Amino acid sequence: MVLEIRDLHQQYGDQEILAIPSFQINHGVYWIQGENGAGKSTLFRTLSGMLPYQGTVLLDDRYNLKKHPVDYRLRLNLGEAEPLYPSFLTPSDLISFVAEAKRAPKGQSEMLIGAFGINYLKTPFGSCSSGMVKKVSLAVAFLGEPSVIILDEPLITIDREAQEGLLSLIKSTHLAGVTFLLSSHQLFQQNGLSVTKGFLLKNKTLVEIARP
Ligand SMILES: Nc1ncnc2c1ncn2[C@@H]1O[C@H](COP(=O)(O)OP(=O)(O)OP(=O)(O)O)[C@@H](O)[C@H]1O
Repeated sequence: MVLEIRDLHQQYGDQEILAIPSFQINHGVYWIQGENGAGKSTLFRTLSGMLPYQGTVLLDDRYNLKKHPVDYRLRLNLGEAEPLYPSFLTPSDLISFVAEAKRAPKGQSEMLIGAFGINYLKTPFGSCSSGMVKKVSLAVAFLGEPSVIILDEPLITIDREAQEGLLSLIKSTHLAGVTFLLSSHQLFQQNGLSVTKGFLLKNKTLVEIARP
């Protein structure tokens, strides 16, 4: 299994948001749907090791998020729905920092900068539009050699050209062996991306959708 969840429980204070008894996926492109507030971002943050949780999360049958936090985080990347970075930081700073942390192969940063048309590398985030910030956050989500890339609402705020670039990058990266978990309120199929399976996050858990 590429990703496995067992008895995952997540809460904010007294409010339980997630209670997932079991979830397993192999290599593929998965679409996670759910109403506003269903818990998609909370699930993604939990799987990325950003929030404490109860239960077991296992990557590639061997990397347990709690027992192997560094190995796990090297192999799972998250692109947040509405990323926020310090206003003084530049795209160049962020890309260099993440490339080093994720042990990105030589030339990968330049390829991603080109793919997303990031021609504002030295413009501080404080002076970037939300779409400009989002494109950088998507580029850094591909850095390194991950097994899984999670993209939370990847299509929002970016223009048509960037959406097309992103979808073709998802397709080629998937063909190279990477599994994707994507959330979107828009239809991916309309954008020419074939989805392996769809899941609905409802009543705190994930249920497979017959026809995503
Ligand atoms: N930091 C937080 N502290 C307390 N409650 C939170 C926090 N973040 C989210 N919540 C609550 O957890 C629930 C799930 O929120 P989450 O952002 O995960 O949903 P979502 O499915 O991503 O929604 P959307 O589609 O609107 O982005 C909501 O009820 C929300 O109010």
